[in-house]
Amino acid sequence: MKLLTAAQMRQLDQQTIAEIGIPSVVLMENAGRTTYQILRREFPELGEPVVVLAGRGNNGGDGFVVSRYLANAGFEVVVLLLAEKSQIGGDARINLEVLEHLSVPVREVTSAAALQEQVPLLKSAALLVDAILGTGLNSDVKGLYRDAVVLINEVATPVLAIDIPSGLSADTGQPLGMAVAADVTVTYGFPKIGQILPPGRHLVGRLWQVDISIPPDLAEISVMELSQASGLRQFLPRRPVDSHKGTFGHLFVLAGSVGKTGAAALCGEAALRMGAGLVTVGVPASLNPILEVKLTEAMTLPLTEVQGVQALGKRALEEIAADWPGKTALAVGPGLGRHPETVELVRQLVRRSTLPVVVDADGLNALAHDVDSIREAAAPVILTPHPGEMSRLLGATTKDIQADRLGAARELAERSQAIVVLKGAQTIVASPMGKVMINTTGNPALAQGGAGDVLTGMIGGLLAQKVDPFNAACLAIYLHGLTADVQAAWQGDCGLLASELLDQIPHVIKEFASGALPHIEEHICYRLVIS
Ligand SMILES: NC(=O)C1=CN([C@@H]2O[C@H](COP(=O)(O)OP(=O)(O)OC[C@H]3O[C@@H](n4cnc5c(N)ncnc54)[C@H](O)[C@@H]3O)[C@@H](O)[C@H]2O)[C@H](O)CC1
Ligand SMILES: [K+]
Repeated sequence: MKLLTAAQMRQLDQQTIAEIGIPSVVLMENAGRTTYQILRREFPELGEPVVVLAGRGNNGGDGFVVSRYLANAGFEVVVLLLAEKSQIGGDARINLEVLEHLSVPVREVTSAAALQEQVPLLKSAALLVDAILGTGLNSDVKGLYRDAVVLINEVATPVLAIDIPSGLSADTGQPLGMAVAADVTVTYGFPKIGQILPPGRHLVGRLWQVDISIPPDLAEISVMELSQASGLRQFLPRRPVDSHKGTFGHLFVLAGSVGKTGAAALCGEAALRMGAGLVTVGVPASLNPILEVKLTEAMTLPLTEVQGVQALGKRALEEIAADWPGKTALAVGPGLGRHPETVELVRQLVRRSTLPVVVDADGLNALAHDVDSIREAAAPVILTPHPGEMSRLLGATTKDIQADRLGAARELAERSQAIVVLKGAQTIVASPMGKVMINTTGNPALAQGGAGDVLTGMIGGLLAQKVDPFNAACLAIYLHGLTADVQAAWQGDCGLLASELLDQIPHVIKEFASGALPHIEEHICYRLVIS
């Protein structure tokens, strides 16, 4: 599903009015009516009164429409207008006048003292509707608006936010000064990026996306997407009845060093679980016997190692090149260690590879001081850093990375001209062309050693099957998180072993392919279909 910025939403709004010919007051009516419908669904035992706090823009106008539907349904509604009535214009004015004709009380609250007088009402209300500021927010919330936001957050009354919690930036997910913490948010047309990125994600409460007659095709202007099964399913490789193992490609995995043979095994097996036809795991020669025991289906290739260190050496490059024919993709990094010779090997391999390559873990550390050179790679590259690895790649602190994950992922994608997968809660995939996908699946069960090695193998498995690299990254990440979600549903989110994740992958792919996991599919946005 497309994610929009505030400016893009305004553009769609204007196009719908000017090019499609839907009057703006109709859009406001649709917004208010669908919000009212969600409100009734979310609060089935709704008491009284309902207090609508309205600002002076169109967000307030939507609040007036909601007030009308509530009043018509027999609810006691009080509108607290944080402005003078004379300041209200346009469609909001039309709806304000309608309220007056219906004798719905609209109180002008234009000073801090007047607002304080309303505290008992806010405390005794059954529900607060936040219609103070929407996507028109353009500066820090100050003065009376700020006082109102503070009050809304102080009283224990439930809050439904119109379009976006007031004060939350639709573009960054950060509060501008101060933002409402809502229980439910009803957003129009498409989710906004700031409702998905933390802390915004936690301020919206349950997020509903509703159709207000903005044509979905217009959202093609956005390069940002929220991952959804419905969009990703098409990228699963087909499994023709007359297929053989050659149909599904051959992944070469370069992984493992002393103490880290498990990473190599998990990565290779994950690729097979994703349907790759063949997997060869290249490992330091002295560790080969261990991998031979660990891996049954994947093949191994013993490679020259640094004398006495049990880590891959430079000379392995020629051996890999000799083994190249027939391979369709490359995965580099899990458990490689950081020996200088291994580092050099990784750099050479990534630069020279004619196959798409996914780089993780120590593979990323090997490239940390060489990001600009990734641009010279002959084939598409996918980098899968966690925040710590990302900080080494960008030369920033982990704190800075986490404070602007989207910006960091985009920056690295731009600098390296690689596809970047910034792991963590809500993994972000960014392409050098500026495309972004924010993942919705996954849970704390994945915060454990081995989970990343499985992901690398899953991406590699799809690359080997010739799935387009950006789509391979998005699909693998979605399925990796979904597998953990399915597992956590019965086992909890603690103590899931990466090897158990592996066992679940085929089952989850089957359910995902058939659309049998709808409860997880729509777990961030709930869509209201208008009949
Ligand atoms: N998306 C759509 O197609 C539709 C959206 N609707 C609703 O309209 C708002 C956006 O309305 P807008 O009038 O542009 O802005 P706001 O109501 O968010 O803001 C009002 C007003 O406030 C000023 N302002 C901005 N920042 C501050 C601040 N920090 N302090 C004080 N005042 C501020 C700003 O200049 C604005 O003029 C959208 O969210 C939807 O709720 C339509 O109703 C239906 C179509
Ligand atoms: K709002």
